[in-house]
This record gives sequence, structure tokens and C-alpha cells, in this order.
Amino acid sequence: MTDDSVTPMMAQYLEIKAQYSDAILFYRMGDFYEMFFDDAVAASEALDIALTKRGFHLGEPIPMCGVPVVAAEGHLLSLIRKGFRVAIAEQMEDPAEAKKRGSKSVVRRDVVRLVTPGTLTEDSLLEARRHNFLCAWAEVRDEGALAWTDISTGELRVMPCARARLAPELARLMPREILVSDASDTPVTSVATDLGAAVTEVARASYDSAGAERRLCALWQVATLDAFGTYGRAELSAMGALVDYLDLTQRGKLPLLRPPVREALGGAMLIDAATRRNLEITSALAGGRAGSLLETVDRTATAGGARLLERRLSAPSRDLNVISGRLDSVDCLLAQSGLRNQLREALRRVPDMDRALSRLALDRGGPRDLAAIRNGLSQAQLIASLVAGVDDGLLTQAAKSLTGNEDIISLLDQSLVEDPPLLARDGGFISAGFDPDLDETRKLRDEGRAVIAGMQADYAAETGVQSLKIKHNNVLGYFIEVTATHAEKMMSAPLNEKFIHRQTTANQVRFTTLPLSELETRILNAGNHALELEKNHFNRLRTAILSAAGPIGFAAAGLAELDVAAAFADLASGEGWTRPRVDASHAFLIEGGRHPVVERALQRQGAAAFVANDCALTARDAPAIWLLTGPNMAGKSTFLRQNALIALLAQSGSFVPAAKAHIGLVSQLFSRVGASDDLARGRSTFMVEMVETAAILNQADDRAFVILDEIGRGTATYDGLSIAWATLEHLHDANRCRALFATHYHEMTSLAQKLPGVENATVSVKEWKGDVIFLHEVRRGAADRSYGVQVAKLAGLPEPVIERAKVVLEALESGDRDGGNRRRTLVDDLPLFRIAPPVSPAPPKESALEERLKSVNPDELTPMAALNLVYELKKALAE
Ligand SMILES: Nc1ncnc2c1ncn2[C@@H]1O[C@H](COP(=O)(O)OP(=O)(O)OP(=O)(O)O)[C@@H](O)[C@H]1O
Repeated sequence: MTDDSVTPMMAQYLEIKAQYSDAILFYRMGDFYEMFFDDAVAASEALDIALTKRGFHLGEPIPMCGVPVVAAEGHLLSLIRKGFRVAIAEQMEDPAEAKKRGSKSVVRRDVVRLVTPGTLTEDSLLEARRHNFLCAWAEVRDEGALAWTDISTGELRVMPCARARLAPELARLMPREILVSDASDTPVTSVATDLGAAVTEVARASYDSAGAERRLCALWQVATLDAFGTYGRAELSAMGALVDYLDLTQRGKLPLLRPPVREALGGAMLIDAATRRNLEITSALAGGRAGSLLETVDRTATAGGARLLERRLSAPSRDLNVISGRLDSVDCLLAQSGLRNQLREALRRVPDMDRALSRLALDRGGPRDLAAIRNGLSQAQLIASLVAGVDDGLLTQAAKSLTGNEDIISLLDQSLVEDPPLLARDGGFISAGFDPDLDETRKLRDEGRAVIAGMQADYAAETGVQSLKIKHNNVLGYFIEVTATHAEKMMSAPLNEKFIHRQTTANQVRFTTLPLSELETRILNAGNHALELEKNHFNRLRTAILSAAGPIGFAAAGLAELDVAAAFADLASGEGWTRPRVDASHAFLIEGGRHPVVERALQRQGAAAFVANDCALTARDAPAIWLLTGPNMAGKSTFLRQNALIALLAQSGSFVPAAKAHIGLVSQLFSRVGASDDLARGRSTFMVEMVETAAILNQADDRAFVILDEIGRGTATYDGLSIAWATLEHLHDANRCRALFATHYHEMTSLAQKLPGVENATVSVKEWKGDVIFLHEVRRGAADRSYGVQVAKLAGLPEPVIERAKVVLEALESGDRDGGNRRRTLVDDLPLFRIAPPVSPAPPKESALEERLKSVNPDELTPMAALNLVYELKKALAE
């Protein structure tokens, strides 16, 4: 049957859908969220669920699919991960209400939330140990600003950010979603693709800075924003766009945003996206946390601590006071191992208060979030008393924020049961004794249940049906059930006067009685009333918590601070790390430095111990560059990276994997590896290498620390060498920074004589019976050769290829020595492309004939024996 008319429900669906055309609409129908039309096609494919049809629209069947409400979160996550946005339309009234308006009327529905990658709050949709940032970038008259928030914790930050700085800042924050104005040409698409972030265009009006100021004042209920600092037009515009977007996606229920914190320009070490990727700071090149620096050093005990650690490593400080303050607190907890262990033990029981608070603010919280606040705050009190006597500025300051919430703790202590259920609608979370009314109602409800048990026994005795049961379901409510065998007895006199038949199923017959229905009404009323009372308590407790949101937020921040300090101290103690000296000099002196991630990997594999190495870029207030040559696989890249990571850890406030470290403040960190592919962005290998090198040469100042690994290797030898050569000269003469430069162009080692700030260093190996043995020791001086062929042999290249390579290498090297003549001869001689080159053939094994001949002495042969020998040899030859 086809029907061209639009049903009232479909009309409602289409009306809502028209407002959310860029999202998949989850349309609530009873216990399901249904999707229709293109949404259904896309979602069924993305979620791998059945696509069905329901009714007709304009003569065509309507594609449909659905997910049960109870399982919706998992499906939501899958859709968000696959880049969709989801609008959730709920039923806003009871179907019975709608019926009152007429039999054809449709239940009122409305979108209660637009779920996007940057606006998640559910624990199941978030990674506990990672932030989930939503960013907005604004530009007003050439002045740029970036604002970002994590609505799951309420943090809001803003900073001036020129166009050129946008990509590196986004790489630091790794946001899930970036807002841009639909009227601007913000250059974020390529960096967003790299970071896996969604880019959302919002209307230009959201960015209006005057409107933004009004919105922000209303949000924090202040007359002017002056109390939070003075903000430029672009900063206001970016923050305003964030708030406007939250208003849109949360449908008016704004999350609990804390007042903004301005991040000072220049407060953090500048690290661009390529360097972050390359040093695998917070995620490994293979993707994910495993194998990253963050994973290796993370010993935090709480989710809040883990998120703070990620922020620290993503933005090491450039402020000497901040750095030494953080190192002091690590030192303090390192020295007091007893206190540290107690502290870490106590921290392990701290729940994620930030996220609980945020869910409560958005009215998406449950009784467990109340319990999280209660447990978190009481743990905070205990921790405050633990660190009370500690003599350290940062720790004392953090401890101060942990107390002062006694009222809310005692309220929650009295009102909440120990282990409450997830959902408020399940009830049973308010303690007995807290509210006499509630206790009374519960008693009524529970007694009713006891009366039912008694009633069942009475009816069984009265009817003589021992298996008679009183049961409950949502359709019939309470009913008496007997098996079909007793049906006749129950339905004939005298029992049928009392037992009223309700339903017959395949095997059972169901009845009710007048007293049972009366009791049911009483139980039901009491149960509903108890739930109602509990819900009211929930709302009161929620309001009480939200009005203390400021101090609770401070306590959570204090706990995170203590957690990171204790975690760094634990790491230093467990791994034997030392306190770095960080000062205003230009020194870079590392003794016995190690690469934390490689060292851990070697330990896990049970391989030989990591070889510690020194690095001394000694020149003062002048460029200091080590040109590192050495065989493949010797450990050059590892050495380069370990020094960059030591600087990064030191300025993050951590001890470092070295026997001793003296680091003059590093302002910028750059790391590049020659010729890494970037096919996703459609750039050739060499192009990427050059773009990245250009960024360093144009930006590095004299406080930068640069590591360059085989720059120039992505092109022809002489072009590569020339580029590497000129790059090193530029770093030395123009950038005048500290740098480690690894290369296989041994020709460059002569630069050490020409440039005063350049020194040669090499990673030593031993040669033994034609093979190389890696010692992984870095020492001054230049390498004599690359041992590439030997390494290729270790890698299992076929023997003829290795042999041929040796010949070619020898020819090339001696060719270089006599002005290229040999090289030309080699090219003329060709057989570079012959498959099986007749190269230094192995001496053939002696044949049987040869052996036989060797064994005879002609002088001792008789003529007859000689003749016999000739016959013998002829025969052997024939065989
Ligand atoms: N200091 C060290 N102690 C022990 N093992 C090390 C050390 N440095 C490196 N290694 C080991 O050697 C391997 C190769 O190191 P790395 O990649 O740094 O060499 P490389 O000289 O840069 O090689 P290539 O020139 O081929 O890129 C590492 O994966 C690691 O297992």
C-alpha cells in the first residue's frame, strides 16, 4: 500500500530534522531511538545494524533503523568517532498526556542535546586520563585569539594567537573539535586532519565580540569581565563563540564553566606539530598512548593528575620560577618516601570530581556523581592532613585548597548511602534516617511487599494449590498465577467468586482479588512517593554541590597538583632520575643521559642495558652544535631524541633520566627527521622535509634547541649534502642555537674546523670478522665510515647483493680519491643491473678428478699404471 500523505508523526520528525540537517537525528520512540531516511542509511552502515522500512513518504518506503535507549551510549560513541554529530530528540511528555489532546495527536518531542566530539561528558564516551578540548579561533582586525574548554571539567582558557601560531597551539592541545567562523578562511583544515579533530563552521554572529562580552557576563553573573582580567576583542570573540556553541549543543543548559584563565604568550616552550609527532610526546607515531613519553613517565594515581601531566608535558614551562618550584616539590616528596607512599595510596581512592561536577551541572549526573564528590572531598581532607607539615611552597599551596568543604561533606555523609546506584530514578540512594518522611513511605512500601508474601501463603492454603504465586509485571501489575492444570478449579465455584480471571497464557492462568488490587495501589503509591522524595533530595544535594562548585574545583586542582608531584617523585626514585639544574645560561650539559622510552623497551625485551651517554654543548652565549656521524643503527636518532626529551622533562618539572643535567632555559624545541612520508597531505617526501627545515631556520632563536636527523637524505646525494651543509651553517651563523645534527654525509665533518661552534661526535662500533658490533657509545670525533653494507648484511640482504655492494662501494670510494675516474669506469663497466653479477666468485670446490690427479705422483707411476689412470679418469669424466 502506498500513501502519499504525511502522518502527523512524520511531519513532526521532518520539522525537527530540518533544524538539525548536519546531524543524525536520534528520534525517541518508547524504548528506542529511531532514525529515518538518509540518517538511517548512514547510521545502519556506520553501526552495522539492520536497515528496515517503515511506512511510505511521497510514495517511497521510508528507510529506518533504531538503537535501544539502554544501549545508546555505545552507538553514540561509534557515530561520534566516525565523524558524525548526533541530535537527540526526546519525548517531552507522557504518551497519555498526548492522548488527552485527541487520539491522533503526537507526543511532543524536542532536541535536548546535540552531541559533537568536543562536547562529550559521559564517562563512557571520554578517556578518563585525557582532556577533551573544544577550541575556537577568532580574528578581529588582524589580531588572533584561541579559546578552549573541556566541558567535562569546566576548564576555560584563552590566549592571543596569531594565524602563524595556530597550528602549533592546536597541536599542543589536540582538541577534538575546532570552531571556525563561516565567514573567515581559517587555515585549520590540514592541521585538523592531522590531529583527527572535527572542524565545525559556526555562524559569524557567534563571533560577534560585543555580543560575546554580554554572553560571558551573563554566564558568570557579573556586570563586567574586569574581575577576570582585561581581554582583547579577539579573545572575547573566541570565548563568545565557544559559549554560544555550548548553548546551542546543550540546548540552553550551560556547563559549569569556570572563569577564564589567560595563558601568557611565551609562558610555555614552543613545540610545533612535527616536533611533537616526532618526539612522540603524548602519542606514539603508530598512534595511541602506548610507546609515547607520556605513557612511559605516567605514574599518576588519579584521572585528574593524569590530565594535568599530559598538559605539563605538552607545554613545558619557560619560567624559571615555575620550573624550580615544581622541581622543589618533587625533591621534597622524593626525600620523604614514607609520606609519598601514604599520599599516593590516599590519592588512589580519589574519584574524578571534575567530571562528576560537570555532569551534575549539565543535569546529566546521578547519585554516583554525588558520591564521587563526597568521597573526593573527604579524601582531600585526609590528604590535607597528611601534607600539613610539609615545607614546600607548591605542596602547601595545593594542600590549602583541599579543606574548607566540611559542610558539604557532612551533608553528603548524612544523606547518601555508601554505594549508591547509577541512576536517580532507581531510588535507594538516600540513607535511612536522613528524612523521616521518606523512611515512613519506604516502610509502607516494604511492608506491602511483606503482606503480599503472607497473602500468597494464605491463598495457596485456601485454594490447595501449593504452587500458587503472586507475581508482578508492568502490564498487569500484581497478579496471582497458577499453572493451567489448576485453571478449572480456580474458575469454578466457590473460588471463582473471589479470584477474578485476568489472563490465560500457554501454561499459566492469572487472577486478581480485590484485596490484592487495593494493596497494589498502596504499594505503588508508596513506592512512587518514595522515589519522588528521593528525587527532590537529589536535586537539593545537586544544588548544594553546584553552589560550592568553585571550592570543589580548587580541591580537584590541588589533588591533581599533588598527584603529579608525587608521581614525578615516584618515577625519579624508581628509575634513578636526577634533578636537573635549569637556569638562564645557554648550557646544555648532560652526563649519563638515557632515552626513557627506548630504555624501558629494552628492559621489557630483556635486552642488553641501555648505554648512557654524555652531551656537552658547551659554548657559552654562542652557537653550540654537535655534528653526529656514525654507522646506521648505532643509536644516533636515539641520542638526539633523548637530549630533546631531557630538556622537555626538565622544563615540565620532572627529574630527568641522566646522572647530571645542566640546562640553560630552552625556549623552542625543534625536531626533524629527513624524508618522512606525508602522502596523506599529498606532499612528496622531500618537500615535507624541506618545508619543515625551513620552519626551523626561519623561527629558531638563540635559546632554541634543535635536533636534525639526516636532513637532506630525501634527494640526490650532492643536493642533499649541499642542503645539509648550508642548513648547518645557517643554524650556526644566523640562528645561533644549540643543535644536534646527525648525518651520513661524512664530508660535513670538515665543518668543525671552519665553524667555531661546531664539534664532531660519533657513535662508536667495533668491527669483528667483517661484522659490526654496536657499542652505542657517543664520543668526540668523526666516524670513519657508515658501515651501511654491514648493517644491510645483518638485515638479511642476499649474499650476492652484499658482495656486489662492497665492490661498488670500494669503486665509489676510490673513485672519489682519484677524481671520479674510477666511478666513471664503474658506470661504463655497467653490470649494475645484471641480476647475478659475477662478483668475487667463491673459489670453486675441487672436483673428484682434480682430487684424484693431485693424489698421484707421475714419477712413481709405471707405464701400465699411467694407462690405467687415463682410463679411470676418462670413465670418471663420463659419469
Ligand atoms: N644508548 C643505547 N643503548 C642501547 N641500545 C641503544 C642505544 N641507542 C640505540 N640503541 C638501540 O639501537 C637501535 C637503533 O638506534 P637508532 O635508530 O638511534 O640508530 P641510528 O644510528 O639513528 O640508525 P640510522 O642511521 O639507521 O637511522 C635502537 O632501536 C635501540 O634498540
